[in-house]
Amino acid sequence: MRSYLPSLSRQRLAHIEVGIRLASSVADLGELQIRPLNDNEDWRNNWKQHFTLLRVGHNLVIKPSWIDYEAQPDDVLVELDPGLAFGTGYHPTTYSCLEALEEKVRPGSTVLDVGTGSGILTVAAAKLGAGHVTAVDIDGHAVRAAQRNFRRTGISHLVNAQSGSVPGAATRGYSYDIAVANISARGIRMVAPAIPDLLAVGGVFIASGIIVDQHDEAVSAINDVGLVIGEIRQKEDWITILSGHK
Ligand SMILES: C[S@@+](CC[C@H](N)C(=O)[O-])C[C@H]1O[C@@H](n2cnc3c(N)ncnc32)[C@H](O)[C@@H]1O
Repeated sequence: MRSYLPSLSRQRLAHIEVGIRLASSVADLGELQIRPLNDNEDWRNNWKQHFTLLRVGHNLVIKPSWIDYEAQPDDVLVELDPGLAFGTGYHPTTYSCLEALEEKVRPGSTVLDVGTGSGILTVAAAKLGAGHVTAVDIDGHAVRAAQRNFRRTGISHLVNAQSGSVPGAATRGYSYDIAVANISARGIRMVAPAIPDLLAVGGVFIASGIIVDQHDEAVSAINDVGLVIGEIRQKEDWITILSGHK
């Protein structure tokens, strides 16, 4: 994981470093490296060098908006500029959610995307044929980045994008065929109580963003609200849980 911080005093930086080292002692966050950036380094855009065309599942193609690519006949193209929001497709959790969406979305499906980030899952769902997507995120910056991607890909008319989460978001009485939440085990625990009422009979709840160590916490969050787990998938150190009504 890479984070960019504004110029900080040495003392403030030391506090942050202690915090990260403490966090590393309870969860394996890998080696901590801190590096000052040059004033003239374009840190807002440097990451773009590592974001190239990505194929997911059978037909999904994630295309950064600044890359030229001629789509092949079966491609389902997801064009994206995530800006500083999460969601390029490269993270194992996003990748797993994209695979699950490709399997589950049917023409006209209704989809709830909790924690939309860059909007990648919403764009993929719409391009796979969803008839409506409600996309929510607690981070207003992410919602704005996602809305830009909805406009860019011509799907805004299919999407209700909002700052916030469930419960609370204006879900307009929809009964969703698919609810996807790529957040975290704790986030799943927070949103899970709202899911059974929002999920259609026969619908699927795709819960991701769960580190393997938090498997039990996420499983119990889903079981506790009466949903039945159908499948648990693992990609690298991350799991994705598919569940539905009994
Ligand atoms: C890991 S990113 C996922 C982004 C994108 N959906 C993807 O799959 O790549 C998680 C996003 O969820 C948002 N988020 C975290 N907890 C949330 C919650 N309880 N409700 C709504 N959004 C949440 C964060 O602000 C962040 O943008």
